[in-house]
Amino acid sequence: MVSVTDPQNTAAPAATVYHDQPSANPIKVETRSVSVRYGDTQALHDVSIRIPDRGVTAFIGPSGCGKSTFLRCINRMNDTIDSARVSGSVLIDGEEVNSRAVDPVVLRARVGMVFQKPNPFPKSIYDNVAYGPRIHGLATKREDLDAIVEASLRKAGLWAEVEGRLGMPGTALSGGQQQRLVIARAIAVNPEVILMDEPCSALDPIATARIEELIDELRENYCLIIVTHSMAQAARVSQMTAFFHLGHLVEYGPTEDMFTNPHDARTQDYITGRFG
Ligand SMILES: Nc1ncnc2c1ncn2[C@@H]1O[C@H](COP(=O)(O)OP(=O)(O)OP(=O)(O)O)[C@@H](O)[C@H]1O
Repeated sequence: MVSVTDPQNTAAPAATVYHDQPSANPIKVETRSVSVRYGDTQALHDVSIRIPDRGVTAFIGPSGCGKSTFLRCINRMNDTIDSARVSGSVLIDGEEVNSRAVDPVVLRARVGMVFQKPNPFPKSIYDNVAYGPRIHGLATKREDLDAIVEASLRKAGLWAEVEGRLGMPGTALSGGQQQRLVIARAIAVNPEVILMDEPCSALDPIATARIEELIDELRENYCLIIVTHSMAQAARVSQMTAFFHLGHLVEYGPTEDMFTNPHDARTQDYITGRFG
């Protein structure tokens, strides 16, 4: 038991509560005291977490609590924001991603990202998926590239819907199909971690259900981290949940435990809808 929070004290940013039931899977992503500033504003304070491989970890918390900022630390997307300053350590398989030796382009292939709004390139379905393997030199022959495109679309659950019309623009697909195309594009470069920032927020309930099924299938082979505003979605798709509040990681543990037995009053208030 490592609860170090006074549950009565909802104001002071206390140390994170880590539930004492770790996942059976090995740790894939670990952060140590990660803080982020945008200019003079501190958006994240000393976030330390250990995220297991082959499973889904959900980041939840009220708007502006730093979930997306933290997600972007994992593949160095904050490097693209001029005012952002990141400190602390982010390790993938024990390797520091903030090291100068790490090429962010290679890192972002290892750690793919799916955004709120589907963002296919203005290219054909085929070229959307083939783009990454081409720039990373993963296929030398056309048939190898064809095989990667097909396998990626199959893994993303889109193949049956697009087979025979791969030359069609990706942007002509429905929103849910576009989101699966973007997931296929991420899968095509053999990622180890897939970050999803509210991947269903622009989708209707049917397309959302399809993406949630896909997330459930992908967890067998990848470390998935999903930011969501929907607690129902976090409960449905994730095995681990991290609750953030005002830039602090408040509580982290197995999803079922977090939802049935939160240790911190702020987590309790959020999951029971008292704020957020
Ligand atoms: N590019 C940026 N420049 C300046 N401040 C930023 C930037 N991005 C985020 N912030 C600030 O950092 C804080 C955390 O924002 P972030 O988007 O990470 O929160 P979030 O929990 O993902 O929010 P939401 O659920 O609304 O998407 C907020 O105060 C936000 O205004």
